[in-house]
Amino acid sequence: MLFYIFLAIISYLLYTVVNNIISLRRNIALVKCWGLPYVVLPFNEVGVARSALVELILLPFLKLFPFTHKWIWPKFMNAFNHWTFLRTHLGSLGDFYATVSPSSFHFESMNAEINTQVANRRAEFEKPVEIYTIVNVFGRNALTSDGPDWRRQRKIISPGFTERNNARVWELGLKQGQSMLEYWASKGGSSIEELKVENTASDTATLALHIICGAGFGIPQIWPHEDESILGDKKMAGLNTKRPAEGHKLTFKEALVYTTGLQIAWFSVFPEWVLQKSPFKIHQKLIAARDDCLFYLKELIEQKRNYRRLGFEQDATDLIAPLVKASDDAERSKAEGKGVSQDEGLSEEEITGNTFVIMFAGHETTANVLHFSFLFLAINLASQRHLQSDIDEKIGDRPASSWSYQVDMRNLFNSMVGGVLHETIRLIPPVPHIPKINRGGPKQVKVDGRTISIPGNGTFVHLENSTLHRSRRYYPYGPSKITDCDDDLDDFVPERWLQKDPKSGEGETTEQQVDGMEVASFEVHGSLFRPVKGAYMPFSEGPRACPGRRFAEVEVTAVLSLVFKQYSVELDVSAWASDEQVEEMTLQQKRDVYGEAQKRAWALIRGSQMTFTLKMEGDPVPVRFVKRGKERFSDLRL
Ligand code: HEM
Repeated sequence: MLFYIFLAIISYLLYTVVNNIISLRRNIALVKCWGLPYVVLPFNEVGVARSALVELILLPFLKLFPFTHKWIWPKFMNAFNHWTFLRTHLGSLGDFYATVSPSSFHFESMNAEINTQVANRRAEFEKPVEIYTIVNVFGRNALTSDGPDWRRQRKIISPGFTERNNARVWELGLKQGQSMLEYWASKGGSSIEELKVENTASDTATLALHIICGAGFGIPQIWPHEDESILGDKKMAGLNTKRPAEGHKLTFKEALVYTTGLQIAWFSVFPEWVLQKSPFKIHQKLIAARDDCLFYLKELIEQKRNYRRLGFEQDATDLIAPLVKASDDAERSKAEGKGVSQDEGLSEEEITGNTFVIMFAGHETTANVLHFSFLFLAINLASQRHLQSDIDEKIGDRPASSWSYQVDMRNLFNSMVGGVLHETIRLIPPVPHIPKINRGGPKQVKVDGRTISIPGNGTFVHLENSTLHRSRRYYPYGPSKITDCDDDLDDFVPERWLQKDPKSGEGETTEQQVDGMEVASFEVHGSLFRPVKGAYMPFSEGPRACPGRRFAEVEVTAVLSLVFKQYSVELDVSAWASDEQVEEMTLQQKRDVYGEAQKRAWALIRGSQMTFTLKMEGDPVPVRFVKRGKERFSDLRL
């Protein structure tokens, strides 16, 4: 009997191996005939369970054996291999290629021409919504939908992203930036002259959350050192107070932070009823946070609805007013028997879902950009000085209360401030790859004057930003000043954005819509370098481009300008030398110690990982913000 079982198993294994070899050979022949460079993988890694198996077991296991380090295919099994290996694939394969396994293809592009075609042919290259279901915790939304469902939702959320709202973001960015500085000054060991900040990431996250709450939802938020009385008649129990609303464990902010954290992933591991019954604290806390968050979101939406009914139009400048209006209008049409087209209205669940997704998509991304900008500027002191001199030139001695959105935002954005913003996003795009899927047959795209086919039948198409943004083909570069590389595309060089190349880019932006969105005043007659279409994709492009792009750009410009008008940032070197020792140091000793801190900071930045966005996990990089003129390392000329 045992013999027959053994025989059956061997026959099955043999059959599988032979079958896989035949399928693999067929797929390789296809990919050759489509004209694609390719890499062969032994199996396909799509799917949560398979990816986990590959990432957590197979790849670490292979690493134990040095002879596997030369193998090519394991490098391509890592889901974020473009961030892990940066430009390696550009050198070996060119700027597009396919991976082939016995059962599937993947297509990867770092080519601007292909990116533009893929991003703009929405019906052919769909969004693989199945990998986003985790973001449906509060209801379906624009980010996780496709087809007519997505179009209806996008049409409703887009009108909120206006120049009026951008102006509000500007105002709040300046205010919140100042509050963050005051918060740092209020902490033990700091003074208004010198702010010691252990982990800027957590505070830029708070700042971004406050701005999206204020400008997006009309709920002002306060920092721990601020008193609730400054909220005046905008104080709302639990929504912006330090204590939760009656009957709830968490405040809105606490519940949001928890539900936008990694633990939300539990919802994709177990069905909700299992989590509800789970004896584990982490699951109970997650469910409680989700319930509290849902309660606050509903309360907020109800409040918007009441305001509208009372005719308070000023609230129409935020991002959820249009959602409530659309659903109210659709309800009214229905009640009046007029019938509602499929292009109108949102269900209650979609209103909470979209409200949450605006918060989710709009807060961590921008927080990361600010966090990395601070670190890069602390590493590159020469660029920081250049940034400050540009801010001084544009602003003069005027206090922040007089900085205007219409004039100052445009001037600052088109200076080193915009350079720092773009360079940070180029190096660490919060969304390092944009996934699409080709569910139909092979699709033809043009590249460099020829036509190639992108495989179909459920092929994932990834637009790989972290490699694309380092391509010599699309970005101006010079020799690296910090490594022996003959280009500086892995370095932080914000000045590259100041050299406008008349041959490249789409030329000057006109007042017409871009990607279906209103053009912001600061983009018109912009003077920064504009990469060719499809070469700079942090916000994606085409109909599904990020609607919050200008929101984020205004926020980062306001906060960077406000902070660097008053302060300089330096790496904290106290791990290597005390303040007293630094004071006694020669120039060379200072340079050495700062060099150590720079090396550590680069290593930690390079260790950033993809959770929902690309960000630093683990040890932070401590920094000090010092009043301008009080820098300890300004004489280093770094
Ligand atoms: C630096 C900051 C940001 C970056 C890099 C960024 C990037 C992106 C990208 C790449 C997408 C497309 C994702 C895909 O199709 O797979 C996206 C979509 C989206 N973003 Fe942003 N985003 C940022 C800030 C914001 C802000 C501030 C908001 C809101 C206030 C926002 C709201 C959204 C929404 C609602 C979508 C879904 C749009 C749709 O699917 O139609 N984002 N974002």
